[in-house]
Amino acid sequence: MTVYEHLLKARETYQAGYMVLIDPDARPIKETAEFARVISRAGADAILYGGSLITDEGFTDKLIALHEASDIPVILFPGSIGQVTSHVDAILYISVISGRNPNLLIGEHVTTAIQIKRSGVETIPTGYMLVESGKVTTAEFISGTRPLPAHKPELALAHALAGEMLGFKILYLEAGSGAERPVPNAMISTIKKYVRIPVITGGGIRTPETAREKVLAGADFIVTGNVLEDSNNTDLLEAFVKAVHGE
Ligand SMILES: CC(C)=CCC/C(C)=C/CC/C(C)=C/CC/C(C)=C/COP(=O)(O)OP(=O)(O)O
Ligand SMILES: O=P(O)(O)OC[C@@H](O)CO
Ligand SMILES: [Mg+2]
Repeated sequence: MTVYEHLLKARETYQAGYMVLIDPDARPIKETAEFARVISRAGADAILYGGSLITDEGFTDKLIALHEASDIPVILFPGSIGQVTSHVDAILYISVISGRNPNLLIGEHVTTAIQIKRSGVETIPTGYMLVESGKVTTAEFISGTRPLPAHKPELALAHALAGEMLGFKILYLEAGSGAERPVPNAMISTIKKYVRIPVITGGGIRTPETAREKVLAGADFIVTGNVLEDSNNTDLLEAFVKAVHGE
């Protein structure tokens, strides 16, 4: 089964799937591996690994260790092409379709396409849409793009439809890591009314209740990052799994 099929299966089995983003800079190697073990045992559906800005030299060593420790797929969520690696089960092959930066729409992909093809790693074509969420986020600043206005669901819908028509297999509605406000429910529900490909949303989701709201608005996958970064809070992880899966 491909990782994409695994995600679709999670989506069929539950109301929505739950993924946890591991920041490559957040913990030392042993703790990173232990965190991956805790995440997979809590019942999450996949682990995302990556960041907008990496400052730690242990990027690959940590990835190898956490991959070994995890029973669920590990998916690269690259903040830059320097993070492209074959030590993952799949790569979110992101094109930043909310922006007009040609490098993040197609340029970086051309640069890495042959390397990725040779490695044989699965790619999941992902239409990545940054949404305005209060303060400027790292992803917004680093990508050098303007996010979609949060109060314009129809503008977001036009981007989502264009992404679907271009053949992306999944959309990522991103408020940005640590966002003040997550992607609005109205934007998610408007997109889900017309778009058939699955929708991931993340950024600024700090409670299981908020995650649940996004699922009820129609999100197919929920991502959390920062809220679990400070401790291996198994209770909170399990509460997120429950709220997202709808059990
Ligand atoms: C698929 C390939 C090869 C390239 C695609 C083109 C690229 C690199 C797009 C990157 C777009 C981008 C900025 C994505 C964000 C990635 C990410 C993992 C963000 C996670 O959060 P951080 O912004 O690191 O949050 P913190 O500041 O909380 O650490
Ligand atoms: O760290 P948080 O705010 O949970 O965001 C996670 C993810 O959507 C960032 O790409
Ligand atoms: Mg980071």
